[in-house]
Amino acid sequence: MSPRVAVLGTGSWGTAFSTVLADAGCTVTMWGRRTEVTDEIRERHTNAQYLPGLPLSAAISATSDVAEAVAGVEAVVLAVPSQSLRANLAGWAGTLPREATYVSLMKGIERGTGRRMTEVISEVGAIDPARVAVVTGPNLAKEIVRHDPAASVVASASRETAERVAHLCATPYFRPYTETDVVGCELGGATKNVVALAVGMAEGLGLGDNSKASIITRGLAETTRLGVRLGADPLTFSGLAGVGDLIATCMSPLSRNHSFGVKLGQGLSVDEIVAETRQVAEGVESAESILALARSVAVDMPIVEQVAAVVHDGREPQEVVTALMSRARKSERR
Ligand SMILES: NC(=O)C1=CN([C@@H]2O[C@H](COP(=O)(O)OP(=O)(O)OC[C@H]3O[C@@H](n4cnc5c(N)ncnc54)[C@H](O)[C@@H]3O)[C@@H](O)[C@H]2O)C=CC1
Ligand SMILES: O=C(CO)COP(=O)(O)O
Repeated sequence: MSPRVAVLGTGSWGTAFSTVLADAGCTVTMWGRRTEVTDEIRERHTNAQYLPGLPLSAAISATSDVAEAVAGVEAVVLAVPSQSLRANLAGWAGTLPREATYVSLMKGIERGTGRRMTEVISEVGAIDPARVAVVTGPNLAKEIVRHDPAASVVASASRETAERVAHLCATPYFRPYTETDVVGCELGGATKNVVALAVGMAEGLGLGDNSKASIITRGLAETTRLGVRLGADPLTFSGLAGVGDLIATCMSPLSRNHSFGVKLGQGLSVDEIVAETRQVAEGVESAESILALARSVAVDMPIVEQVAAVVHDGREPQEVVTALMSRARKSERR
């Protein structure tokens, strides 16, 4: 019998990952808040708002009733915005199956607590961390649904859980590697969104590839610095969850964070861009939470700090360039 999986969240990545699971042989029930979206997925097998033109597999159904979505599943995949996860889980209290495996697809750090998404799942859902995994890496939804080959990482404190989740989502075009460094994988995924905002700003300001490569590389340095302080393995940041996702997100016009940054660099305000795009650019919220987390452990993250100043305090992107270039010179490795 094919494994049954619930995917909670009907946005771009929740829908794209559902197609990966279906192609890997799973029967998928998606949950979404809006009945017009779940009705469309169930009855017409499309999700026109998030992935226009994509026919969805008959193995994917959808409901706006979470109890119906999770009934009898072996895995629950979470693909809601990072900042709403806690409230969503609290609303589902008593409904989520205790014995299932939980998979986070989210790339953000919670505002106010500095928690990673797997921590929020374990804490609010009262789920044993050994049953929780994160899937992360260079996985732009629109390329995954074209079946462009891509690799990913499934990280869990439990090797067995990581293997099981990798088995559930492995297809000829989606190649999951397993990992036990959950901290490093989640920090890599969340922080690259902030770095992509900075790279996008540089592009919007008309700067070239030297500038963008410098931001990506120094962004990786500060991500690694924070990760190591929080117990991550530095080598994780050279992998798919680090360099891999940084390259994809910082260089691709398909990235919402990158595009958001370009518009900031071109002079639009955060409110104007949010009104225009209506999709999650996780780095906007996470800039502040990652900065607070870094400050709490006395780690210097100048790029994240400057991005937070633009998106939360209204600093001009051009001032960011000056601020970063006029910092006291230092050794590259410290
Ligand atoms: N789109 C992509 O290519 C990838 C996205 N991700 C991550 O996946 C996570 C989800 O992103 P996407 O699906 O792309 O976002 P999206 O913006 O495409 O969709 C977000 C979904 O969440 C729903 N939503 C909004 N507010 C909500 C709330 N308060 N409660 C419940 N649902 C709510 C929306 O209606 C929508 O269905 C993010 O953390 C993102 O960083 C990770 C890898 C790839
Ligand atoms: O995480 C992603 C690719 O790996 C998607 O990035 P965006 O959220 O910026 O579109």
